[in-house]
Amino acid sequence: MPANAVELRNLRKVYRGSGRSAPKEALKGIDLDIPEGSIFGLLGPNGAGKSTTINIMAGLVNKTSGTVRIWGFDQDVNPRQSRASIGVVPQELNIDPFFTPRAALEVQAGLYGVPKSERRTDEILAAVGLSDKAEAYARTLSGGMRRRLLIAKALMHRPAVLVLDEPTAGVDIELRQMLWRYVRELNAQGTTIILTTHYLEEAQEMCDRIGIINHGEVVACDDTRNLLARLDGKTMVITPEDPVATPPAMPEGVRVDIRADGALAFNYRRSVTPAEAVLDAVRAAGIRIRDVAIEEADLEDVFVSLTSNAA
Ligand SMILES: Nc1ncnc2c1ncn2[C@@H]1O[C@H](COP(=O)(O)OP(=O)(O)OP(=O)(O)O)[C@@H](O)[C@H]1O
Repeated sequence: MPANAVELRNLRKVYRGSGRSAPKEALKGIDLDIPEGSIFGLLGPNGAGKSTTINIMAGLVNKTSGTVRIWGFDQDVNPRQSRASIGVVPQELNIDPFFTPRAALEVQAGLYGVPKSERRTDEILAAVGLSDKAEAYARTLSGGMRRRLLIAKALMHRPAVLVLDEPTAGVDIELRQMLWRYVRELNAQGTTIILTTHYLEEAQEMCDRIGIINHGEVVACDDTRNLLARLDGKTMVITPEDPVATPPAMPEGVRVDIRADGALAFNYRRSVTPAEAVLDAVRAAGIRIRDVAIEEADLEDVFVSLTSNAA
């Protein structure tokens, strides 16, 4: 088993311009290692190059240069094995309206050359909760059911790596939870999961490692925990015994806001200002403290700080 399920080296993609539009350099030399067995989040603002990266990995878009290795198979040397090692659940809910879910899965298995005796159609239908819809026409399926059918399709050839592109966009909470339960189960059984999501909270909760791309470049790639620890900013929230009308004087670099509920929020850099200094200043202002809480930085903060610089 390879240590990395996916390895990208100096991956570049230039979309050729058409008509009057100029060529677009969508990927500017991406290096990425996605460890085997991980749930890896690929994040980035709109147009950063996530879909391009995923589509190149899946063999759906041709790279301009660089190396792509899926499950140890170099895409240029072993294209068939490389493709067979990855399954992609696309963003769009495109399914053939005239196929039943069972037929759609059988067609998919056929495309990947999975012999009839090795197909797990019923098992996969059950896993995504579509057993009772196996013979229904796809056009009668709800959006959530279509999403599940797309996941089922991507699983038919038992890929070692499963990519979910924005899998929960527009999906209700119940289905989202069901999807994540299933994704975790697949992961526990050994499937490496790559997901893109706009919901940073979701990435924070689901992914053990996260790569952030911006303007076609990797700007961070680390364990989720380390990524969060990188941010220096902290917010201390103090609930005073009595209402406070004007913010107390603070050491330099500490920002104070009075929140709508009367709590005082102190924003400071922990590398510069010790929490004790904030507390001392509050006491010195004669404010009696009823409660203190610390708000840690979340992925949203990391994301903003890494992707907010202009092009
Ligand atoms: N077929 C194409 N032809 C020309 N340019 C393209 C093509 N596909 C994507 N691009 C451009 O390449 C860049 C990266 O696009 P990509 O779709 O990979 O970004 P993304 O991170 O997936 O964005 P989103 O979150 O909006 O899906 C964008 O500037 C986009 O306009």
